[in-house]
Amino acid sequence: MSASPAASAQAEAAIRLHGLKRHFTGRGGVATRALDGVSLEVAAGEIFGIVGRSGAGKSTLIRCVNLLERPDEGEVRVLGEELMALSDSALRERRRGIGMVFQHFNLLASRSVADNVAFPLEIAGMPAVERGRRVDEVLALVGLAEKAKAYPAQLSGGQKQRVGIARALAPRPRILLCDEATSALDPETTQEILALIRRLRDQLDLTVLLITHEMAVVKEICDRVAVMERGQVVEEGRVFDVFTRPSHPTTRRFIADTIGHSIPPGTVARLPAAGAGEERRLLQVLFAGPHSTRSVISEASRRFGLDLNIISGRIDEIAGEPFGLMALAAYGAPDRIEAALAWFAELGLAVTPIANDTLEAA
Ligand SMILES: Nc1ncnc2c1ncn2[C@@H]1O[C@H](COP(=O)(O)OP(=O)(O)OP(=O)(O)O)[C@@H](O)[C@H]1O
Repeated sequence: MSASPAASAQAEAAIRLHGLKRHFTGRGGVATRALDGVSLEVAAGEIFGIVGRSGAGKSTLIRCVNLLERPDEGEVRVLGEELMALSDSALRERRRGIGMVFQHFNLLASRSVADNVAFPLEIAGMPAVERGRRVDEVLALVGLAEKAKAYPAQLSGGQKQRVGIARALAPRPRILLCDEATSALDPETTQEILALIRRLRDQLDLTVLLITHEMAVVKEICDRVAVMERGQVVEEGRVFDVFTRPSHPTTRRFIADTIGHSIPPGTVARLPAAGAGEERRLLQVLFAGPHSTRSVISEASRRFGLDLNIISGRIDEIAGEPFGLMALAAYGAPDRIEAALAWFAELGLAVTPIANDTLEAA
């Protein structure tokens, strides 16, 4: 039985993208499918990450949410309203409910911090006194009250991004879009800005959609994630599930880069070499919850006639949920190792090769 209209309106996603397509024709008439049928739903109050390599289509996608980019096809519903159907003036009005934060901050160098934050309010025609009050309020919210009179050139990267966030929040949006908001920042400042975004989400009940090429950002802050490749979403789910049970090779690579197991080169040097007709493979096993990994490993050893040595193990955490990470050295005939890998995958265990560069970097 379908839900009543009232119930489905209540349950409607804050952002609902359906069947988005956007292509660009480059020089020489070569067409790029930047978006090739993307559908996504972001629930109200959620922090949703879109991750993908350069050129995957992330920027095009996030710009479709406020129609800075118009899709060739598809639906863009924000807060229950189809934006593609709106007139230009109605769209301008709705955009005030969608704040945006940029990688390079996009601050006006000739304006003070306060005047940068006031900018969208001026455009919206807010009277000066009310504007001043609102600017003070949002600067306090991002911890920059004392910098109101400073100019962008006098600020650190992290402070500039705080101004960018304050400006985005000044018109009291319900949705915040973050376009690689921490990519220009050092790791420590990245942590601070991500913590700020999470706090603001909680405090202001925001819905946040962010794009990033770093899975570490997703791990740190997102509730759910979509992985994009060549204009398509190839995997989507709760961050914990995607990290612990990735199904697409691209996702596995992203995860391996982020939480990759590093083994000291000396340890690798001390491992026995493979015997005749055998191969030695270093593997990372990722497991969630109370999985009895040890018994799975001894079972794999028996079934496939492999020698599986546990080199190291550790526990990590995503949004407070623990997961285990183990490094194994597998010895055996190549086809038997492959069969064991397929069996691990069937069991839902994420097993990935440990790359040589990880070992060298250790
Ligand atoms: N205005 C444009 N004109 C022509 N091609 C474009 C345009 N915008 C994007 N593209 C192409 O569309 C594809 C997706 O680009 P997009 O910027 O959305 O990817 P991305 O995942 O955000 O990558 P990056 O992180 O490098 O920005 C790329 O091949 C890009 O070259």
